[in-house]
Amino acid sequence: MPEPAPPPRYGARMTPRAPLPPVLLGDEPGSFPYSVLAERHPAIIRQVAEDTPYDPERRRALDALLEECLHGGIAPLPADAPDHDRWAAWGTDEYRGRSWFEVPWLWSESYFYRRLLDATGWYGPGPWQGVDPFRPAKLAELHAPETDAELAALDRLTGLPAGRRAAALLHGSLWGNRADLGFRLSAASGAAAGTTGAGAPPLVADDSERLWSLLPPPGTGTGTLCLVADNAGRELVPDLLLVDHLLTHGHLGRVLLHVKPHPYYVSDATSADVLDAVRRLAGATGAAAGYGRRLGSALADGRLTVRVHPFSCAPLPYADAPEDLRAEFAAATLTVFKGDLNYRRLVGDRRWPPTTPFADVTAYFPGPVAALRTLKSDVITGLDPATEAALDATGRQRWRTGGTHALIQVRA
Ligand SMILES: O=P(O)(O)OC[C@@]1(O)O[C@H](CO)[C@@H](O)[C@@H]1O
Repeated sequence: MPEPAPPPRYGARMTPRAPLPPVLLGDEPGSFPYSVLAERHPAIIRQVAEDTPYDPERRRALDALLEECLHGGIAPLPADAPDHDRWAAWGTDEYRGRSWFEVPWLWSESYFYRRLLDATGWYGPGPWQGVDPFRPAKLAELHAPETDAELAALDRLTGLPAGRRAAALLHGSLWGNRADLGFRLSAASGAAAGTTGAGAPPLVADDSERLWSLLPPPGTGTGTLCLVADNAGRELVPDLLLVDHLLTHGHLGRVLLHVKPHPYYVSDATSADVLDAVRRLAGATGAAAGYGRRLGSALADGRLTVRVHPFSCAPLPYADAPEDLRAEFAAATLTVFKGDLNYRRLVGDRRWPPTTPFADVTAYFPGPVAALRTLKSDVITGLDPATEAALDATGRQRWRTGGTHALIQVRA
């Protein structure tokens, strides 16, 4: 595939107000971005080394990456890496030699996952080529008893009127976003614990009525949905259930499911994960099996199409998306972005005042757009002042990062 032209950097198309607020960096000890670089990434390296019996050479590469991330300067990709030039344009030329903590946080996180793939041998040649370092964790989750319980609960939805079932499936997809294995590594160490807080609603913005109003009525079967997916397993399964509902009830004729072209952010979904999820559903009992069969048919006849665009793993905001991707979003009836990272990339990874209108920060987007996200990082827009006050009154800023709150935001 030819290399795409280098995109403009850091939201050049984004002009809601001047000047734009600062981009988040990872250099402030005690901040959430700093903790991700200093604690979450080392924990991920340790987990990857534990989960797979990599050989000594791979282990040395993992140790070297850990050392570089914490104490060294950013190294470029090997000269023969297939995406060397793409990453040079995306920032390795500019940032090489700098501390991982001093460059935009979105960039350093994204590059961390790219470098982890190098360390584990994903790009080969050699025996580890194409071996997903996160697969053991993803499979464990997909086959966990909690997943069985969630699939069994589908039987209770069967008797509901279609509208109520659709609402339940939308909320399942939204809250499924808590199933993010990188986040759980931090949650296990206490960084993401916490409760909703008295007086603060779990849904900090709810444009679900507007979202439904943008989809064609049932039975018409004409719309196209772009679903920019996030995590595999217990997030992707409810995403796929919603997709099946929208196709089966004729809201949509087609769904373009954007997943990652390679393993990323621990549990982000790849095409292999889509197949695992559909097989998991088809192999279950009760209503779940029907969803699995229908999704398999939709994949086979093209109503459900999996996309793996390189920009899905770019360290850049969606304001910098290349023209081919913009054209696909422009042609869709609606594009839905799932999850925290996609939200950061959609609105820009900046210190926005929380009441900055969502419509302003997504004004650059070429079509109707929605975000379904649980809150797991500092970036937030589109709050009304009363909601912001209620959240702040909980006394801690944990609502921003603890995964206890969620939002549905839409710009038509
Ligand atoms: O995108 P997701 O899966 O909802 O969340 C990704 C995440 O866990 O990773 C990033 C920090 O490393 C944050 O954007 C967020 O906390």
